[in-house]
Amino acid sequence: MEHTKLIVEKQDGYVVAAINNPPANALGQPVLADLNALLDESLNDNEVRAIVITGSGEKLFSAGADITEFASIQADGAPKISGHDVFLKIENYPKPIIAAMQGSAFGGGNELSMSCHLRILSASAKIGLPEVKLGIIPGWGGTQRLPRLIGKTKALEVMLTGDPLSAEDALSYGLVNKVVPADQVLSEAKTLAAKLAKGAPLAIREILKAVTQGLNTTIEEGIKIEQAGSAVVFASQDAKEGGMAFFQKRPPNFQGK
Ligand SMILES: C/C=C/C(=O)SCCNC(=O)CCNC(=O)[C@H](O)C(C)(C)COP(=O)(O)OP(=O)(O)OC[C@H]1O[C@@H](n2cnc3c(N)ncnc32)[C@H](O)[C@@H]1OP(=O)(O)O
Repeated sequence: MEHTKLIVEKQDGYVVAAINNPPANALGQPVLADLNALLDESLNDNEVRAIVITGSGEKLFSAGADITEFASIQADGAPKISGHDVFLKIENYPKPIIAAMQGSAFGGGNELSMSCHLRILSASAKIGLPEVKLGIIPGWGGTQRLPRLIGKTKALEVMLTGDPLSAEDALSYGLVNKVVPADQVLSEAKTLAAKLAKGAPLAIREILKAVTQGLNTTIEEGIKIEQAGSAVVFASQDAKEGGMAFFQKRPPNFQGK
């Protein structure tokens, strides 16, 4: 499919999508629609075992929702597609999605990154939820995902002040997996995506599902989700291949069956 607001690059086992909406990579309706289409077209593409989402340009991963669209939303009501539609799809996606944050992420841009499973952040970037400074609140999941990722105390500080975190603080609070120089973010993300693409697709799918769904329920229910996933993978051809490869001291060749 033709993507007008994403630069999509298919790699060996994964795909890289760069948000291309200058000057701020704002997440306007066309960008959200493009991201949504990319998720749909990659879902059943066996050649895509991981997705990297990054921003074009050097300064901004994304400055958030497109403020120029606010007036029309205030006039005409809910937009056709919201960040929630896309971010919940990302969060529940059966393949790993990595945010390669080559620049700063604010508001919805940060909320997009928090819906991804893994985050790599530029050492010179800032990451925040400044919505309170616009008289609004993080409206695409930030009030729910940030406390789950870094804890209530620091999450409230970030959202009530609207002040951004440095990359160093974001790493120390556990908001991101890794901080590297800006010009290494994409290569780091691609290396990680390539590694995950060689992993066992069913096992990765079931880990993502058990963690994502488990965090939203009781530990007893979460253990049931884990047990169901464990039963699926134990019965898989990949589990047999994994055991054989171990004893034959060779890399496994997982087929996702
Ligand atoms: C549910 C979700 C809600 C939300 O996400 S609400 C939005 C939350 N995001 C923000 O509050 C961030 C708003 N933007 C900024 O604070 C600043 O910008 C930056 C810190 C990101 C960059 O500042 P600087 O380097 O001084 O550049 P600049 O002149 O402010 O912006 C460059 C151009 O980018 C446009 N722009 C920036 N952010 C957005 C945005 N979120 N939506 C639409 N356009 C945006 C500006 O207007 C300007 O444009 P021109 O060069 O034509 O004047």
